[in-house]
Amino acid sequence: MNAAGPLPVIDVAALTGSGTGPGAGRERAEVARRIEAACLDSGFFYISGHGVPEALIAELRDAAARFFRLPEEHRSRISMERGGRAWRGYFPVGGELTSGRPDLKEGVYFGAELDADDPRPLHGRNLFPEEVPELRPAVLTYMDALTHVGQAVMRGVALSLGLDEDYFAAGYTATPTTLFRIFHYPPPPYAEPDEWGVGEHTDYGLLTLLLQDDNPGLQVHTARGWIEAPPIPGTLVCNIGDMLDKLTGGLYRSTPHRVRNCTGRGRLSFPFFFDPGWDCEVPPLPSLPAREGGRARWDGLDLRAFSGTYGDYLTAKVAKVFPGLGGQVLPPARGARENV
Ligand SMILES: O=C(O)CCC(=O)C(=O)O
Ligand SMILES: [Fe+2]
Repeated sequence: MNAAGPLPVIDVAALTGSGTGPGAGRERAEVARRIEAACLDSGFFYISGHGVPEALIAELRDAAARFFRLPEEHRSRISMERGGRAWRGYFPVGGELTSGRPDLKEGVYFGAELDADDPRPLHGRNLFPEEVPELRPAVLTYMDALTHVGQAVMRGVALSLGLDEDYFAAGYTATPTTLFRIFHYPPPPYAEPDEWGVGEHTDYGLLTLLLQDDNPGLQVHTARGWIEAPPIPGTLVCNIGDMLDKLTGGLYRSTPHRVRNCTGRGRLSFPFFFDPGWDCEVPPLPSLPAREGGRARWDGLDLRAFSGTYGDYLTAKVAKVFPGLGGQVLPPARGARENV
């Protein structure tokens, strides 16, 4: 496996800035061209120029580190069982089964801060730890900032597909589904060679924007084999999810990835998921030519066979990786779930 990782670093400042000066259109087109190349290749790239303040990132990292230093008994005060069908809160090491077996990670799940009685599964109130009061503002401000970054990168994706730059913001991401997680991967030893911090998987939505600490561990399955995606200061890792794969008829692939922390230290990571609106159906874009066949997916799933809303897709996925939560989050059967 490579040590440094050949994934490209794309400066997206032309997409995040107000960008009305002379040459702005040309700069955006150039960034879009680089996004297109990365999406056609591995579906993974780093972004710089994202505009998220360093001070906010430092606050988030410090607050998260403090939370994971709390005794387990205190972390469990915001345990996911208390979040119910909103799917929020803390889960311990082994609590999530990303690819069918327990991951060697613990974490906290957050989403948009909504009313506690929101009727939709995976929507509602976040659980924040009383012991680390600074976590709440850091998480909510960071999620806001990352929502802007997500919209900016999707402007580039739209341009790369020959669409109007606001194509997604005017539809699929007018009210995006946004989820945020903080993971702690304890140091090894791993008991068995096929144990993973996060097992091989693809992400569910449009884009994932991942902040890492200084510790490597993320691995990406490219056409050239598994490669590492080590942390690069000042950047976020961006990868495309199943819904962008589905929208583009498989032109932009959601690429499998996994995590193993071999550093001897705890690793913190902060994935933010920028996804279609809950009620959006996600058929292939009409402007793209229909594609036949294609590569077999890591999980044997044919994304084209899924019809239903993004909410249906996400709910079924969550019920799989958190079997204990399934009964709470799943609405009455709607027939779309078998294809997930
Ligand atoms: O922790 C990481 O580096 C990646 C996490 C991940 O792949 C995910 O949450 O979907
Ligand atoms: Fe992932």
